[in-house]
Amino acid sequence: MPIATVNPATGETLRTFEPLTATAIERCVAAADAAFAVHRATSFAERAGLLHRAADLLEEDTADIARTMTTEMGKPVKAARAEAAKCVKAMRWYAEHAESLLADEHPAQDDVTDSGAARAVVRYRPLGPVLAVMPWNFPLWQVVRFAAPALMAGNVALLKHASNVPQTALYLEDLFRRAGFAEGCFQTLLVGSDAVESVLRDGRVAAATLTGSEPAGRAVASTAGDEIKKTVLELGGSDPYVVLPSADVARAAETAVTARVQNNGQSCIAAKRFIVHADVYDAFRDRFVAGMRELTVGDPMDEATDVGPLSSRAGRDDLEELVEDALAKGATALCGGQRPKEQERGWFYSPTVLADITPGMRIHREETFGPVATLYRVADLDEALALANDTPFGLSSNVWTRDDAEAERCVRDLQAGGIFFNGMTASHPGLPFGGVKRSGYGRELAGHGIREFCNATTVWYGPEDVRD
Ligand SMILES: NC(=O)c1ccc[n+]([C@@H]2O[C@H](COP(=O)([O-])OP(=O)(O)OC[C@H]3O[C@@H](n4cnc5c(N)ncnc54)[C@H](O)[C@@H]3O)[C@@H](O)[C@H]2O)c1
Ligand SMILES: O=CCCC(=O)O
Repeated sequence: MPIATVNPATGETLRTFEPLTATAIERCVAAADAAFAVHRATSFAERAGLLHRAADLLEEDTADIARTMTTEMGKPVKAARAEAAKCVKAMRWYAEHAESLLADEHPAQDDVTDSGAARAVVRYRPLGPVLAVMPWNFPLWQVVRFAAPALMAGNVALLKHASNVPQTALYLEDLFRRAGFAEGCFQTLLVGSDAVESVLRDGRVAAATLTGSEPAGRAVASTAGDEIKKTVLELGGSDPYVVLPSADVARAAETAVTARVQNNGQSCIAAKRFIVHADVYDAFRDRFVAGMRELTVGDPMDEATDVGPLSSRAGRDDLEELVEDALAKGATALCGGQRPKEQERGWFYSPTVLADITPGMRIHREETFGPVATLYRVADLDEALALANDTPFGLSSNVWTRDDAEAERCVRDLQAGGIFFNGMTASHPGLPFGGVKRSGYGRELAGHGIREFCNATTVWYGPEDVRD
C-alpha cells in the first residue's frame, strides 16, 4: 500500500510520501539506541516536564491536527478534537503518575530473610527502543497511549504508523521534538509493513507493540517470538452488548447507537453484536433502529455529521461483502444494508441493523469494522452468555442489567478483557485496556500498561551489604 494521504470523503489523493531507504532506517535505529542511553538516565521529574510540555503543545494544536486526522481517515472532526483532548489527558496522567506506578516494590520481609538477603527490592527499569506498529483508526490516541507510558518509563519509541495517516505520524514526531525530548527519543519511520520484520530483528530494538488486525499481530508476534522479544498485541474485537429485562431499555438503546457508530463504526471496542432478552427485544429494537436511522451521514468536516466515510475503499468493500453475505443467507436489514444514495463520492456506508443472524453467516464470527450492527434475540441469561462468548475475540463487553446476581454471573463468565455495566466501553488512562483470545494479549494504560515494557529487576543485597 503506498504511503499517502487519500481523503476518504472524496477518494482524492492529496499527498504521497516515499518510504525511507534502508540507510535512513538504519540511521533512525542508531539514533534510537543513542537516545535510549541518555533518556534512560533522566529523572521522572525531567520526563514529566517534557510530557507536560507535549500535552500543552497538543492542546494548542488541536484544531489543526483534528482536521488532518479527518482528512486522512474520515472521522467526524468533532470526534477528532475529542481524540486529541483524550491524548492530552493521558499525557498529563502519565506525567503525574509514572513515578509512583514504577516505584520500587518491597517484597515481604519473611521472604527477603528466607532468601538469605539483608534486603531486596524490585526495580522497574526500561527495556530500550520499542517498535510501535499502529493502526489508522485513532491515529493519535493509539500512539499516545503507548508512547506516554513508554517515554515516562525511560524507553524510546520507533513508530511505524498505518500508511494512510502519514501526516499524523509526522506530526507526532514533531510534537515530541518540540516538547524537548532528545533527538531519537520518538521517531516516525515512514515505511511499509514489509520493513517491520528487519527493524524488529535488529538487536538494538528491544520489543514491539502492535495495534491492528489479527494477521498483522500474528506476523509481528512470530518475528518477535523468533527473536525472543516482548510484545503487546491489541487486535480486533466483536464486542457483545447484552440487554437484560431489568435494564433501562431507553438508555440502553440510545447508548447502543453511539457504542456502534463511534468513529464511523471503526473502533475495536465498538459494540458490534447486540444480544437482547426476548422480554425487552421489541422495545429495544424499535428504539435502536430509530436511533440508527436518525444519524446524519456526510462530510466529516461538517460539525453536524455523526457518521463519515470509512477510511478506505477496501474497508468499505469488506463491510459491504459481509452484509451481502448475511442478506443472501436470510438476514433482514431493519435499516441500511447498502451504500447511502446521497454520497456519490467517497467510501460511505449507511448505518445498518441486521436481524435474523445465523451461525452460517460470515458476519456472525467476523469483525464488522463500520456502522453495521447485528441483533440477536435470546431467551435467558445462559443463552446470552453463550452467544456473547461465541466469538474468536475477547476484547470488551457491555451488559445492561440492574440485577446484582446477574452482573456477578457476567463477571464470572464473560470471556473479555473488560466488562462494562449499564454504559458503553471506553478507555481511560487509569484503567487497564486489552483483550483475551484473538483480541491479543498484554495490557495498555494504567500501571499495567507502563510495566509491560519494563524489566522488573530483582535487586538482592547480601547480609554483608546491609544499609539503612
Ligand atoms: N485492540 C485494540 O486496541 C485495537 C485498536 C484499534 C484497532 N484495532 C484493530 O485494528 C484493525 C484495523 O486497523 P488496520 O486496518 O490499520 O489494521 P492492520 O492490521 O491492517 O494495520 C495495523 C498496522 O499493522 C501494519 N501491518 C499490517 N500487516 C503487517 C504485517 N504483515 N507485518 C507488519 N506490520 C503489518 C500496518 O501497516 C499498520 O501499521 C481492526 O481489526 C481493529 O479491531 C484494535
Ligand atoms: O479501536 C480501539 C479503540 C481504542 C480506544 O478507544 O482506546
